Amino acid sequence: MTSVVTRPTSSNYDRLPEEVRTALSDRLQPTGLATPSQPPSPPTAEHKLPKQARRPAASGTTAQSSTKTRQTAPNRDVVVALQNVSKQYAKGKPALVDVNLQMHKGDFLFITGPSGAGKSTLLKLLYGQERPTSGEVIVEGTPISQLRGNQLAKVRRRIGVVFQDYKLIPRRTVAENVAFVLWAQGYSRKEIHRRLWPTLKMVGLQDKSESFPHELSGGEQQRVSIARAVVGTPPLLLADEPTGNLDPDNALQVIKILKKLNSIGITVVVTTHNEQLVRVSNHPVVQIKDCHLRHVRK
Ligand SMILES: Nc1ncnc2c1ncn2[C@@H]1O[C@H](COP(=O)(O)OP(=O)(O)OP(=O)(O)O)[C@@H](O)[C@H]1O
Repeated sequence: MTSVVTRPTSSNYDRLPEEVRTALSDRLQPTGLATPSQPPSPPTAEHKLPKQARRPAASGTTAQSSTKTRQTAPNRDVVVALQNVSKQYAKGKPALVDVNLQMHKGDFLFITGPSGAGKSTLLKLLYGQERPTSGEVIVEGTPISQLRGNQLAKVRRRIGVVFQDYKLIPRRTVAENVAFVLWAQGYSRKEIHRRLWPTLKMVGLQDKSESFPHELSGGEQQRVSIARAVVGTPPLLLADEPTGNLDPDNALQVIKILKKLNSIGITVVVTTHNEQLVRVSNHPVVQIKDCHLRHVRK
């Protein structure tokens, strides 16, 4: 396929809207533009993991909110864990109290709860945007609560994040929005193209690659943001209210894509207010209420 993308420069990165820069900052290579060695393959519907690497979605996720310390045994299969995590912002009452959560490779988890319950806070703790007041967050075996700078950025590049309000770069095409993160991490042009097209196809946007965000529907914009989150093949995908701005059909389509990604081995965490979506799915559900986490469906 011909190239429809142009490499951004540091000066045009500086001109990006503040919120887009913030959303992408964890993706950017802090120094140099080294091509990552042996990059994993991009996600495609056809992409299959070896059987032993898969895990039934409902079996692995464990969640509890308790006063007992629960150490996670070293386990290669655990993608992310919260251990006795509490979070209190500088102002106000506690957001989360003594939360334990463990997710294995291939799990899919819905997090529900009323507005202000702490759903976004939990996701921010998982990708290191917020630090726990006490307890520990472990991503692929690495405790992250004390990490800073390059070390934290390295962990965060292993996590794809989808936001309710998409956070796309307005003056960049669909292809450029998706490719941007790979450019910033120093991937070669060839590797970017190898990843870009199957990822756009996977979200059904191969025909919109040259469109700009304002030329897309809300559902399409959200699918661009999903493509951007997974084009680097992260083992963990966090989606914060990904269907919050969408009508029921588009919401279902987004959930279908997240399920497809989960079926190829990506661990997926989705926060949602949408009871209907949760009802029609058979994935595990936890609820945050009064700062505590509890299982609604295992
Ligand atoms: N940066 C912050 N500083 C102070 N308090 C905060 C901050 N971010 C969130 N909070 C508070 O923490 C609590 C949990 O907020 P959070 O955004 O995690 O809730 P939520 O469940 O995602 O809500 P919603 O469904 O409305 O998005 C709320 O009481 C909120 O006011």
